[in-house]
Amino acid sequence: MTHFDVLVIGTGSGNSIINHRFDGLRVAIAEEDRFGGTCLNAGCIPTKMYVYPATRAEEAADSSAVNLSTSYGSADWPALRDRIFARIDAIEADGRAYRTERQENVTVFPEHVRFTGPHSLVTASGREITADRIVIAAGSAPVVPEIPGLDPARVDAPDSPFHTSRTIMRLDSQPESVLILGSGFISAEFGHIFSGLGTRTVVAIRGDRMLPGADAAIRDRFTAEFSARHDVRPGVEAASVRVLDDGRVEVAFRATGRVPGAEVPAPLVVERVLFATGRAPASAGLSPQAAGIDTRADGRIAVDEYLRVLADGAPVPGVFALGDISSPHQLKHVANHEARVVKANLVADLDAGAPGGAPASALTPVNHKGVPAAVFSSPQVAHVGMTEEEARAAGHDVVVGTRDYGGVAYGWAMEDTTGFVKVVADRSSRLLLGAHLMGPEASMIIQPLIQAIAFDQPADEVAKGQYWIHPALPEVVENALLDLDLR
Ligand SMILES: Cc1cc2nc3c(=O)[nH]c(=O)nc-3n(C[C@H](O)[C@H](O)[C@H](O)COP(=O)(O)OP(=O)(O)OC[C@H]3O[C@@H](n4cnc5c(N)ncnc54)[C@H](O)[C@@H]3O)c2cc1C
Ligand SMILES: NC(=O)c1ccc[n+]([C@@H]2O[C@H](COP(=O)([O-])OP(=O)(O)OC[C@H]3O[C@@H](n4cnc5c(N)ncnc54)[C@H](O)[C@@H]3O)[C@@H](O)[C@H]2O)c1
Repeated sequence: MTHFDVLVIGTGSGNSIINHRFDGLRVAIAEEDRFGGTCLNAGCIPTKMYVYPATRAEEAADSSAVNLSTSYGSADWPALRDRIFARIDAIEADGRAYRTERQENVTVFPEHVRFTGPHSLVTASGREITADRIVIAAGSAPVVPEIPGLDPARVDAPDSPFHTSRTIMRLDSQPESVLILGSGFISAEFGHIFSGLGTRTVVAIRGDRMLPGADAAIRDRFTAEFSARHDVRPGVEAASVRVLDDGRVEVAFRATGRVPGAEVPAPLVVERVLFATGRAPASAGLSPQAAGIDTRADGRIAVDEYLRVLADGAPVPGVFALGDISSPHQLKHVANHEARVVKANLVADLDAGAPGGAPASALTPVNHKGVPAAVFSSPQVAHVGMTEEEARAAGHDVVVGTRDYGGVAYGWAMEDTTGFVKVVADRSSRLLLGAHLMGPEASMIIQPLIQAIAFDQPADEVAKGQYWIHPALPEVVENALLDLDLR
């Protein structure tokens, strides 16, 4: 039995907590996979490093709208992959070496851990650990549906044609064909990556529209535009899969019944299948029940507003959680914010003496107001705050402003015909409730709207109280705000 002052489970955002403040303490870090977690190794960063060349390839393939004759040849996939992962793997290795070799007070357990009690755990190799204070930052993992013919053990296995986002980016060669199952973030981004780089890509979705949870205008217009650029099959799911002698996969489809008259494609033979069918908190492997820890219906570890882990509704002294394992938002910027909150509260708890000794008045609450997100697809999407439907359901006096990219000068330069900005506000308070953008650089030009929601800036003041550079693309945001009928 080895005792520590602090144990952190997971090296994604959890790894950022341990700094010089913890120098005099015995710290343990458990990580069963790559150091740095999902975002660095298999999430945000490598995907965006693939999205960028895919977007350039897509533009090169057809620039006729702006009277250029260009074409796209091919990608040097091994070079592209190696450029991306040379950078990422070096950061991973350095992060691991720093904690393992260069910090005397830190012990790294490079293996799976699970709870045996509220402050005790066991590692996969059988080592028993106790800790006064514990941070659960174990993230989430892909969910793979049960499909006749699919052996779950083959998903992400070496030489398997079945992938999640964990392995698809490290393929030795660019696949000739990919079937993507799912209609969410990962499907939209990988659909763009593979299609843009020249892989024959089919996206099968159970409903009639992409991006569940997005504002209806985004769902409608994104689905239309994405379907124009990608091969999307609505209203179907995989009925069975069969690996052929040449290693490719034959996939049979069936109608889900969600889309009247959906056309069921003939069995499709593809080189790779990508499951983009959601991610679930990695709580089951932690055996939270052994510690009496509460979990929510979707598997999240239950926390209070100070991110203290709950057991029977009350905080477990000195135990905190952050990020995908406990958060309502599976987003890196949220996990990072929550890590800052946990760090502050952990330090307050250490200052208080006994675990759980810090009163609520000494703790920092989490802030989930105006959480933004972007889908780095083609086209790009960004949103913050409520959808129009959510704002109406919440009883607001809803007013909506819109502007197409094609309605401002920079949109003319781009010859953009599909991009738009939609802002949702409350007429009486004049406050912005939500914003929904689709089009080039949506993830960048949304920032003043994120700021307006964060700081309760009235929508008309945001529009009229500052200069907007002319004729830059953010004028589309200014004009959507000016379109609001606030009286
Ligand atoms: C393909 C993809 C693209 C994404 N793109 C974006 C994006 O562009 N922007 C964005 O904001 N978000 C994006 N995300 C989401 C983002 O990656 C996550 O929200 C974020 O990484 C969560 O951080 P975390 O610290 O909670 O968990 P993680 O980074 O997943 O870290 C958890 C760590 O805990 C380890 N672990 C789990 N259980 C145990 C155990 N029992 N014992 C020991 N170790 C354990 C895991 O190995 C893992 O390393 C993307 C996700 C994916 C999959
Ligand atoms: N740019 C970003 O910020 C970014 C990028 C990628 C992922 N992420 C995060 O990762 C999370 C997970 O991404 P995701 O795309 O896997 O999940 P998602 O929740 O966005 O979408 C899951 C999709 O899978 C479908 N699905 C579920 N079960 C299915 C089944 N049995 N058969 C067919 N389809 C099925 C759902 O209908 C949905 O369309 C996202 O919610 C997001 O928070 C963020």
